[in-house]
Amino acid sequence: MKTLCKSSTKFDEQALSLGFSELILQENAARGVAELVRQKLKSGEKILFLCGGGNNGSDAIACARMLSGDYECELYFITGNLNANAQAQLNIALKVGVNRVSQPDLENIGCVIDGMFGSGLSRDLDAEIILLLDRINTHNALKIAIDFPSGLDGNGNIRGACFKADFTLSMGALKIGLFSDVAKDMTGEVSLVNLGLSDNRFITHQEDFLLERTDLNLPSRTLQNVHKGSFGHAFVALGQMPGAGIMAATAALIMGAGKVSVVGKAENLTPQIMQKNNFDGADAVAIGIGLGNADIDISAIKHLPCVLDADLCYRAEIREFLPNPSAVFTPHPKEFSGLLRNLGLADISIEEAIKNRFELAREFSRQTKGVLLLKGANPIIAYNGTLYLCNLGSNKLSVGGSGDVLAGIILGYLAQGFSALEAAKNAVLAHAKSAENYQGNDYSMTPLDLIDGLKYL
Ligand SMILES: NC(=O)C1=CN([C@@H]2O[C@H](COP(=O)(O)OP(=O)(O)OC[C@H]3O[C@@H](n4cnc5c(N)ncnc54)[C@H](OP(=O)(O)O)[C@@H]3O)[C@@H](O)[C@H]2O)[C@@H](O)CC1
Ligand SMILES: Nc1ncnc2c1ncn2[C@@H]1O[C@H](COP(=O)(O)OP(=O)(O)O)[C@@H](O)[C@H]1O
Ligand SMILES: [K+]
Repeated sequence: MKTLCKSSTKFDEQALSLGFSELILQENAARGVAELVRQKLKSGEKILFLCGGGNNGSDAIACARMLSGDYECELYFITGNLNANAQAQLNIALKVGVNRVSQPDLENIGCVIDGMFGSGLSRDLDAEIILLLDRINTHNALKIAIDFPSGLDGNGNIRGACFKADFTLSMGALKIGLFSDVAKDMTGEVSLVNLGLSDNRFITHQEDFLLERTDLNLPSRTLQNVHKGSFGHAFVALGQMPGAGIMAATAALIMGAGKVSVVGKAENLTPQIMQKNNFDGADAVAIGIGLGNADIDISAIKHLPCVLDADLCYRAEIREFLPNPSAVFTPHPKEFSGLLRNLGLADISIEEAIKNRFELAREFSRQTKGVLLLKGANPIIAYNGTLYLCNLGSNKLSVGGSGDVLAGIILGYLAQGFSALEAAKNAVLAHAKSAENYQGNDYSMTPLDLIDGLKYL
């Protein structure tokens, strides 16, 4: 896992208190950008630096000075109002031959470096900058954002428009705002630039995390003297759309649950899944998948490890599961907005829920004591106020039923005794990896392909 910070304030404060000057930090930041440019761009090419008047602009100006001589560097300022650092950097840059231009000329540009706004973005962009971004974003030059693509704020929301980067270099610490759903189409590849201090020097235990491929912990079968009962009995409650529940049940089985049963009406049930009238013997249950308005009796299962999904988010019965530290709630944003209202935690629209997802997810996990897995392009797992994000999934997963498969994977882990948090983290990673391994076209993956891929992780 990589550590994510809400902002780099703590890093900046720590570095400055140790005696670093802002100019030293900027020198390191600029060097990180310059190194990437040298890897990606032939020398001699023309680079346009878009500069704001704050420290994000200062980083860009320092970078132009470093590359000047090997590349043709032009600075374009979106403001005449420069802070002292930016002015000092500009004075040096001009002396070494960097050009300052009064209009951004995109002809023959090989690369655009975005140093307009970083962590200091405090309001929506104005019309002039939005127009500039429209022109730049459709240009085929290499695009590199310094710290944040301009227009993306620290909460991961777009303030009117946003620079569409191929690469974003996060300065000093990886910031959580770079991993929102909307950020995924704006940041390009995100990497961290070390500003002269290791992460461990300033990161505290209160931070959030970005999951990595190596965090995937598959259910392992090490002992030989075992039987099906050793791997748990998973149950899925079926509803008005039983196919959805059957897909979840199949995913749970393939993910290693020893036995899988469904409760509810199902025609053409696959022979590997058992049909039951009640939840007797369940080690873990999934409920809500394809439920609709079907009747459910949860009295016997509300204290079990469980996945609470889909339509259950809108129904009164979900309240009876609280508090249950072994519960994994798996809403998509619309269901999340409904769930917040249903549990009396917040009465907000889907848009508001999306906008404030990080803090709402954190608070939800504190209030319910369970695990939240808020689905999206970059799903968020929240437990006990800590967030775990995953940016490894892809748009192949945007197909009806992929959430049902995810619920089934979580169920498979829960049945085998994994904690709710471990089940959610591993399930998100297994889901993403199965999609990543899929060999067909982006548009053709079905939930059944996704389930099949679980066999080969
Ligand atoms: N601190 C350090 O030690 C280090 C900092 N580093 C770098 O500095 C960056 C942070 O620098 P920063 O704090 O100066 O803010 P920054 O992002 O340049 O923007 C502020 C300017 O933007 C303006 N402005 C804001 N919103 C606007 C809008 N919508 N439309 C128009 N204008 C708007 C705002 O104007 P004002 O609100 O004052 O009118 C102000 O002039 C950080 O991301 C990283 O790159 C590291 O690399 C090295 C260590
Ligand atoms: N563009 C995307 N990038 C990454 N993951 C995605 C994307 N679109 C959907 N997903 C994932 O696919 C699943 C969709 O779940 P959901 O919306 O509940 O679908 P359904 O109810 O049809 O099964 C979630 O796990 C979500 O995170
Ligand atoms: K920027």
